[in-house]
Amino acid sequence: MENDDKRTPTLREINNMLNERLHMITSAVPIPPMAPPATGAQGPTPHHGRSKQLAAWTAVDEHVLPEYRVIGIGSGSTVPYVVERIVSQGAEANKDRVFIPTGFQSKELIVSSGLSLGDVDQYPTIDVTLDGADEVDTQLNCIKGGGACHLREKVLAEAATTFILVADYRKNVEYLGTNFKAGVPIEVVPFAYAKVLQNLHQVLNSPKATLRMAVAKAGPVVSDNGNFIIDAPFDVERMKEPYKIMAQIKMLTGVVEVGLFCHMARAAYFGNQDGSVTAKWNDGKIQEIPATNS
Ligand SMILES: O=C(CO)[C@H](O)[C@H](O)COP(=O)(O)O
Repeated sequence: MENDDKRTPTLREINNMLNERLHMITSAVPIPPMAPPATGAQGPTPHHGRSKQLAAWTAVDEHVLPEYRVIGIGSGSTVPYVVERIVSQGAEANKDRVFIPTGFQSKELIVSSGLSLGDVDQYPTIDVTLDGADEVDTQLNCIKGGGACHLREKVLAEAATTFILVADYRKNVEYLGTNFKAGVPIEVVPFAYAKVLQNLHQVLNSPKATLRMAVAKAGPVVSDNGNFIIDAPFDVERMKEPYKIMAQIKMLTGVVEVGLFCHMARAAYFGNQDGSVTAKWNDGKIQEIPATNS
């Protein structure tokens, strides 16, 4: 905008000038395309990546059936391998499907993979949900919430006719708390976090319970739902009864959801370091699927 006389420009002229400058900036700087999800398909991956990929591919091949139309996608670093295997089923297989996310990362993964996005309020019943886990015991009870997504993950796990876990060998344990020492993730409303912490310390005897602080941000982690996360460690003896602990925590006022998923999974697939996959079923069956050359 040229102002050839010395009069004060009108608000409309200032607004036009700002719009012109904004257009210049945005049109000059192309928005880079969304990077494809980090998957193991493009080449060598660390052991855990390969183990995660094996678990995910095996689970998809077994449980994402051609007739399934509504599919829940979990969160974390294993589910990108789930999505890559689903995409590899082909456009024809996926064109009539809708994919339900469990948070921001899950949603971006679905969209950037070119799959149709839906929401659990549109599709309250899901054919199959596939998700990662922080640790899984012999009864397929699991700790989830390492990535602070367990509220939406539990909603989709419950909404699914079949809920499947995929993980690398480190998550396959006899009792919860064996390897995953951070504690049970608990989503709480920010207003009540101090009270929940006090009750965990003094009533439920988890003296090391702490508010999860962010790394790349000052202050606490904030979930996709605008809540805080508390991590509450319990001794292994108590973790042998995860349902009991989950119920006790859930009763604390201010708790939104607890990262213990009990009696929910149909099966869990663990990628092993030797390239084999261990499949554990909720009826106690255990399958050892040998490594292939793929
Ligand atoms: O519960 C979760 C996020 O809240 C994740 O599924 C869980 O933390 C496992 O993540 P990863 O696949 O990266 O090991």
